[in-house]
Amino acid sequence: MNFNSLLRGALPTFVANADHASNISAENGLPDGLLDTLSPLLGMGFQLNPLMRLFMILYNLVGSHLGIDPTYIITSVGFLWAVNKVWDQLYATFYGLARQYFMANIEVSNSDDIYYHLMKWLAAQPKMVDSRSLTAETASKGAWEEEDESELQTARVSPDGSGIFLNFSNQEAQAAPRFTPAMGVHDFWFRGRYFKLHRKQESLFDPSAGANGMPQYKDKETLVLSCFGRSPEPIKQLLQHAKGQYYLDHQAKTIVRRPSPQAMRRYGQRHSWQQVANRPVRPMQTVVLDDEQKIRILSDMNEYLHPATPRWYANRGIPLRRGYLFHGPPGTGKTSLSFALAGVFGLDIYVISLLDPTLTEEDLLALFTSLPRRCVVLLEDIDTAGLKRSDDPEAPPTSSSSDDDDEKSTKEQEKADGKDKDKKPSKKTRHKSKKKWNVSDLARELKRHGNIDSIEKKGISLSGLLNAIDGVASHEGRVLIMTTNKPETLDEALIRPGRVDLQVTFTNATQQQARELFIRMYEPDSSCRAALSSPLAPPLTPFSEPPPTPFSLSSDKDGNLTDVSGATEIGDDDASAIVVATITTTKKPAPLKLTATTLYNSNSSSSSSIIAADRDNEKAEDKLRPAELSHVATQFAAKIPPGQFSPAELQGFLLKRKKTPRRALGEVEGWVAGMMALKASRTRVLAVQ
Ligand SMILES: Nc1ncnc2c1ncn2[C@@H]1O[C@H](COP(=O)(O)OP(=O)(O)OP(=O)(O)O)[C@@H](O)[C@H]1O
Repeated sequence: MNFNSLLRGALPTFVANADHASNISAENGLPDGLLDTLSPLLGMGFQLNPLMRLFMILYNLVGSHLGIDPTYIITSVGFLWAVNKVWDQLYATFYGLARQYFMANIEVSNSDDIYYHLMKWLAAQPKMVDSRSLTAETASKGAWEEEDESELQTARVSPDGSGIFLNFSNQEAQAAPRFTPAMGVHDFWFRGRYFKLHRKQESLFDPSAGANGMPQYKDKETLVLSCFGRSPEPIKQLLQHAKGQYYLDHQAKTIVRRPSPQAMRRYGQRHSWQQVANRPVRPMQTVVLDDEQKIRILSDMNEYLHPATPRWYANRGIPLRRGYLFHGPPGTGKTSLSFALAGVFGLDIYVISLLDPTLTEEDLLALFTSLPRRCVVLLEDIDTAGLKRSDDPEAPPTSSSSDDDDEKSTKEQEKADGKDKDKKPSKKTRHKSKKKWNVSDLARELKRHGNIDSIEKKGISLSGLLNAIDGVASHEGRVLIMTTNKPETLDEALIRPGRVDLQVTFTNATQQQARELFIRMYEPDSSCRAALSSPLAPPLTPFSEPPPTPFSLSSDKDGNLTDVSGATEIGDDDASAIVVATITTTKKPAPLKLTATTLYNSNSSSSSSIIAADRDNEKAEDKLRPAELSHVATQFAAKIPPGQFSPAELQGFLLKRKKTPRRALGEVEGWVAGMMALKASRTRVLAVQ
């Protein structure tokens, strides 16, 4: 193709100018062609420009040495560039049309958990790992995440070079980064199908999102997954797979959530709660508690969580809610049992502190309504929450107006009050409670409480809480666990049947429990707990109960626990309440599939960490064989006065001697005497530890 004639035909004026310029160039001894074309565009400045001169020299050289007119080369490059641009345009148009009519798309927003599941999965895909367009992220690990050998290696290099003490400085900086697909379009294959991923970010103006109420821009990220075909089914499968992989890694973990900061809570639903921990499941057998109580609560929860239960409740007009009250002295295992239960049933835990000064009654209601279908809600130390009836003359004004308005809660209170005639407030008192607070009331309240904080923090009234946990608009399906050290101080309306369906009493350690705690502390990791059930274990004085025997259990299609082998029967009227369970579960198990392993089959994962400083300890380590362990544990338990020490106190004593059981046995008498004296003197300073 002759480009010169093509150009002349297409752009006559331009060529005329070029002809004029070529005369000038000839005078300068420069070649025709490109120079002719460029000079009218550049004016005569090129004669002075050294860069242009260099260009012209190169142009000459190419022309004379290769024997081709460089104009053709430059024209070809220009042509290719234009073709590329046209191709890009066409591609974008056709791809847009194809996406619209022949491709299925699913968008995932970064405000949803599935975004993190998908990102984690994508980061592990070989095609993505090798991609040339990645985003690097600092991969910080949680306290419970396994560390690999290289990470431990860096920790072992202590600055003093002795290798005795671990040193974790700059650990995060030294950790390998995680790579995720960068912003833009990526493609990959999954199960023989071609997928496109578009990661995009946009800034949204949020008029009220900023701190101090200042408007600000918020970054919002979206992942768009596309595949060919009109059905989004392959993308759904991919997302399901990514989720599955995520939870495979998080198996045997319990997720703990707390209410999000106030600013986030305004968005409602999934923004109401934020994950604060992801801890390994607490195995049920690590909670030392009366077997009968364990069995009762396990079978009660199992029945309640069964998929057939909602229909059963609905047919009888009973609200689908279950509440438990765990009460007992501090450090006796109330929180531990709550975690163990969540682990057994694969539920997440939602912890609410009623003392949170930012929490209003509306917030509380919104938090309850945004709970997932099945979960454990934990209200810890409910007695310290300062809950007062709104008609209590001593109650301070609450941060919500819902008290007076809420018909339901008023009715509830009236009902509760009706049970105890003495408690029923007179009309006058009611009237008094509704009077406006003045400065002198406030001063009196301040004096009574010592500081203003205690007033400000009492944002939730009793009626507000009752309304949230079982008001007309309240969430159904959850398991509510309230813990307290002082059950007698709780309002009876709070613990009436329907709100609290089962009470579990925790006490200071019995000798049997002390023995169990001892064995738990010194048994080898992941070992079968033969020691506990060992027939060699001498009976404890004054207890004569046989140690529990290993058993297995499964449940029938209605969720009743069945097929129990080796269990000790302890209930006469409740057929399902006959087993002590250590139930191995995966995350989110179907309640029907519940199976239990032996009571002493620990599912705790052994730690892989090796600590250099342990070398000395290991020398002093005093390992016991199972039969010996059982014997020493019995001797230890015999030295513990029943009901005097909480399991937490015993655990604290044993932890300080965690590798020397014989030393613990030798020192326990002194510790008991010291602790008893300490308790008698009511001092908080430990003379013995
Ligand atoms: N019954 C128990 N079995 C095993 N460990 C226990 C038991 N009770 C307490 N512990 C241990 O003591 C510590 C405190 O226990 P936990 O927080 O469950 O007690 P709590 O009754 O909830 O205390 P508080 O009333 O002060 O909140 C935990 O480390 C736990 O492992």
